Amino acid sequence: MTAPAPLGSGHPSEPIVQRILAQPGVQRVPSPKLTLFIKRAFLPADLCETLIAQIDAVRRPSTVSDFNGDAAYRTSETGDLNRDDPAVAEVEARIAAFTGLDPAHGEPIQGQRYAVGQEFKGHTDYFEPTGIDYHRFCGVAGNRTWTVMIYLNEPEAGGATRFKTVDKIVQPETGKLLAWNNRRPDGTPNPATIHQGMKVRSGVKYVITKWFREHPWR
Ligand SMILES: O=C(O)CCC(=O)C(=O)O
Ligand SMILES: [Fe+2]
Repeated sequence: MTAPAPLGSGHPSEPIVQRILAQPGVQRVPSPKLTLFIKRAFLPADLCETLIAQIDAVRRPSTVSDFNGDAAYRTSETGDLNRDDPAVAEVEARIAAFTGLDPAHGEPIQGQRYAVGQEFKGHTDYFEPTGIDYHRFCGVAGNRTWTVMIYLNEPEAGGATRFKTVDKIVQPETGKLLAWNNRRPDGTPNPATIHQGMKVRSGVKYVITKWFREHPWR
């Protein structure tokens, strides 16, 4: 079977939504405000372990854009994954096949590691068009469109991802995927996508995130 043609940046979103829904075991979080999907066991545990080792090899303190004065806003560590690595290429291919989103519109996959007490407070993944950092981060590729996030392990306690506008809390589980559309039907950023990585209470948490853009990435 040949893979269907990629569906670009994901706007309009209906072809992406239909593609995701056509796959087995996908749950759609019911909400008129937010398009959010969950798929358990999207990645096998051995691939997750390989990615964790790669994140550990390069991790550094995470950063934020449009700094709001709260130095404890995002206390995790971040590690960029090398897209030439075979395990990373495998994940890229699986995400492209699952979503139909064009890999050319994707940022490199980022890993995040949260130790006990670390978190990422409420935020949106798109950049505020009125923010001071907008041109720096979005001048070439445009704003973020879809987010695909995958948990690589399960902390012993805490570390859930909370979408407060739709009252949804997702528990980390090895290999579980979340995918959501950061835009509204008219193409403007959707504030209902606000979410937070809650504090890890025991153990450690690893996730990877893949963000797609309006235009090709470099
Ligand atoms: O760690 C989480 O649960 C959320 C991570 C996140 O929202 C992000 O990296 O943008
Ligand atoms: Fe986020």
